[in-house]
This record gives sequence, structure tokens and C-alpha cells, in this order.
Amino acid sequence: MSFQLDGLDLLHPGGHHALHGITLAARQGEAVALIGPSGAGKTTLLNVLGTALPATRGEASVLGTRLAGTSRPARALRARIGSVHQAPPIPPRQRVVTAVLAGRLGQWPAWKALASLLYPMDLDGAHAQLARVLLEDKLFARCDQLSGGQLQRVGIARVLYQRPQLLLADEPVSALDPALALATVRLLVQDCAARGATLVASLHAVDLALACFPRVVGLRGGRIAFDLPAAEVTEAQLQALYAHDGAQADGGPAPGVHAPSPMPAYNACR
Ligand SMILES: Nc1ncnc2c1ncn2[C@@H]1O[C@H](COP(=O)(O)OP(=O)(O)OP(=O)(O)O)[C@@H](O)[C@H]1O
Repeated sequence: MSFQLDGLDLLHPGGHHALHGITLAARQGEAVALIGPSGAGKTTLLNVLGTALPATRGEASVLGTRLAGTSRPARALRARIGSVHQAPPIPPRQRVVTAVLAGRLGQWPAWKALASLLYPMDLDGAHAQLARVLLEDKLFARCDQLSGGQLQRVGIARVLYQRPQLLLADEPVSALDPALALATVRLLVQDCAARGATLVASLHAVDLALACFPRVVGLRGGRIAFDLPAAEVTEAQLQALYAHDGAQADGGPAPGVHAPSPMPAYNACR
């Protein structure tokens, strides 16, 4: 198993109960899309898997290591997990090349990590990953001179350079245009498949989730609403997943609230 969560609850420090009894597992090499309305708990779940948030109750095991309470997991485990954030936590004045090479800081000995921050150690490696997200011309650009979508792709180049065994992507293409979003999700899925890595990605673009991922988990109110092969997710399930307060119980969305269409806009993902 790549990860296994059993009866997991999570209360945020302010007391918000964000996850309720989550039981979820994935085999090594699986690709799973997480979908659900805003506030459903997708980021929180990804943060638990990424060892950034300790569960309040329940059992969690990631890449063969049982996560124990609040004790910080070993650096070696964290180096095997890669994260893509909606807004990558990259120092604004950092050069793109340095930001990409930072993907392997956790795997390198301290002297090499430090040296790479001062002088990039692997220009070819950074260039190769930037080329995969069509940013090879930005190798020496400063991160604060990039657009939001370019910065998001730098974060993706960084995790591709890291080559983690478990890749957790939180809305990885939220700032990209539809064509780039499709190409980038496909890149993540194919890269993980080629390396036998597990991919869990939260997506608001339901069509991308259904078209590009074999397995789709719907999260609502911190609970798993469904966990199905993409081909088995129905329109009624999506309507119920995204129904807002005031939506009719029998499926129809409230006036002005539109659940996304389940029909994949893209059919060429795989
Ligand atoms: N640090 C925090 N402290 C307190 N409550 C939090 C914190 N982070 C998230 N929450 C709450 O937990 C719930 C789940 O948030 P989360 O960010 O996991 O949802 P999400 O599904 O990723 O939403 P979105 O699609 O809008 O990014 C929300 O109600 C949110 O307000």
C-alpha cells in the first residue's frame, strides 16, 4: 500500500472538524483524483497524507511508515513525498532554476543542498523539467517576475525533479488555461505511471478528474461521499456532491447554483 487511512478525524486548531472518519487506501502506483466543493476537506486530507497535519483520531500509514501523533516524521520519509500547491511556497526573489532544484534538497546531503542554494548544481536537470512544462526559457528568471500560471508550473517542474514516490497535488492547474491544464494533468499522471509513483490530486475541474484519473474520490463535509472508478461516477452523484445549501434534496441545484457537468470536456487524456 502507498497509504492507508483508517477512521481518521481531524480537528483544526480553531476547533473546526474538517475530516470525519476517513478510511481510504491506495496501492503504490495508483492515480486518484479528489473532488468536492470548497471547504470539503481536500487540502486538509492532502496535508495529512503529506505529514504536514497530524490526525486527531484514527490511524495513518504513508509509504510504509505509521504516522504517530504529533511527532514530526523523519526527513527521509518527507523526502519521498512531493507536494504541489495552488500557490507554490517559493521565495519571490528566488531564481526559477533554484526553485526547481529545491525539489531534491531533502535527498541531498547538507553540503550539496547548501551549495545548490548558492550556485545551481544541476542546470541540465532543471532545464529538462522546465521544458516539460514549457518554461525552459525561464531558467534564470526571478520567480516574482512570473505570472501565476507560470509560477504554478515552476512548482510542478520542482516536484517532477524531486521524483517522489507519493505525489500530492492540491489544485495543481487552478491558474492554467484549459489547454495547459489538460496537458499538465496528463503530464503528472503519465510521469507518476512511468515511475510507479502514487498520485493524489485535488481538482475543481471535474471534467479533468473524470477524463484523466482512473479513480475518483468525492469528498463532502469532511466525509467520503463516493470512491469509484471514474467511468462509474454518475451525474446524480456529482449533483449531490456539489449541491449547495438551498439545493433541492432530490437533486436539482438551487437557482444560480450549477453543479459541474459530469461529461468530460476532454476525451484525449490517456
Ligand atoms: N488552519 C485551519 N484552521 C481552522 N480551520 C481550517 C484550517 N484550514 C482549513 N480549515 C477549515 O477546514 C475545512 C476544510 O478546508 P480545506 O481547505 O481542507 O477544504 P478544501 O476542500 O481544500 O477547500 P477548497 O476547495 O476551497 O480549497 C474548511 O471548513 C476550512 O474552513
